[in-house]
Amino acid sequence: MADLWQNAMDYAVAIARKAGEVVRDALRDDMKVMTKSSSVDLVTQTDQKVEQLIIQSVKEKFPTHRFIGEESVAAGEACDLTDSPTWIIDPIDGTTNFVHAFPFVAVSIGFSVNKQSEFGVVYSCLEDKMFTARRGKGAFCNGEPLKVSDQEDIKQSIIATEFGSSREPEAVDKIFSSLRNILCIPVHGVRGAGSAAINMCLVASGCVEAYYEIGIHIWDVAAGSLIVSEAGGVLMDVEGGVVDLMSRRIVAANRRAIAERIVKEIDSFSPPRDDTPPSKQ
Ligand SMILES: O=P(O)(O)OC(CO)CO
Ligand SMILES: [Mg+2]
Ligand SMILES: [Mg+2]
Repeated sequence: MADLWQNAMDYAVAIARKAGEVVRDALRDDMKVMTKSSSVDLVTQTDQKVEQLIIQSVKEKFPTHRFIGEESVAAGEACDLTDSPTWIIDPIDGTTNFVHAFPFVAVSIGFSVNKQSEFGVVYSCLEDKMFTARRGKGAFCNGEPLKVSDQEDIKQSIIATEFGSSREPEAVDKIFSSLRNILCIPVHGVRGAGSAAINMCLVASGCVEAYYEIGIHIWDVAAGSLIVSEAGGVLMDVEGGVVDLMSRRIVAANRRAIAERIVKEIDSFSPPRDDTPPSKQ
């Protein structure tokens, strides 16, 4: 049977590649850096330009499809996931890296229908790595199949996480408390690429056993989540339930036992949900 969404996925890959070129070119220019939710939540004109480029190109080809885009939501659009085909876009995941030319910067495009993820595309544009996953058909990097690590022992593992963009002392204390607990399991190491999407692709590639974070948004992880699960990994909420991409909390791991062990060590909290409008937070 023909794959209903393969066409859209091929289109997403082509647009992500084009967007990656724009990102790479912009690295050579002077950047105007602006801020959003805090003084360390950065955005540039390139984030906005790339998001518009992606949305405009998709609209031309798929006029009835809907969008959740990081910079459109920042500009006041609703973050609504309905049953309609929806493109979930992070034009630059790793804007802080981009601003500093730290070489992990991704274009992330997720795609959901009936609230189920159909494909995910993460283009790590400075590494020129195209990560893709189609539901039920596996995950790939530059066309090569991906598989999560087969490590069973968390003490022989590397765990990825980030410090986030909140500098509220209570949030920072919780992040450090979780980090301390995880480090002292002990694990081999803790790493962070500075991009949620790339951290998830590192789980899918088997380079790190797990990634967890509180404070990310649906556009950071929509594509990466499918890439992890199609590479054989598991997703979980930081308190152990079913992951909810609007909740801004995620654990992605190579296996359930490692995800569950991480959950035990996380000092959890609940940031305002992505689907709660700012007026109701
Ligand atoms: O650079 P961005 O898109 O703000 O994303 C951050 C997390 O919110 C890195 O993953
Ligand atoms: Mg992001
Ligand atoms: Mg972004």
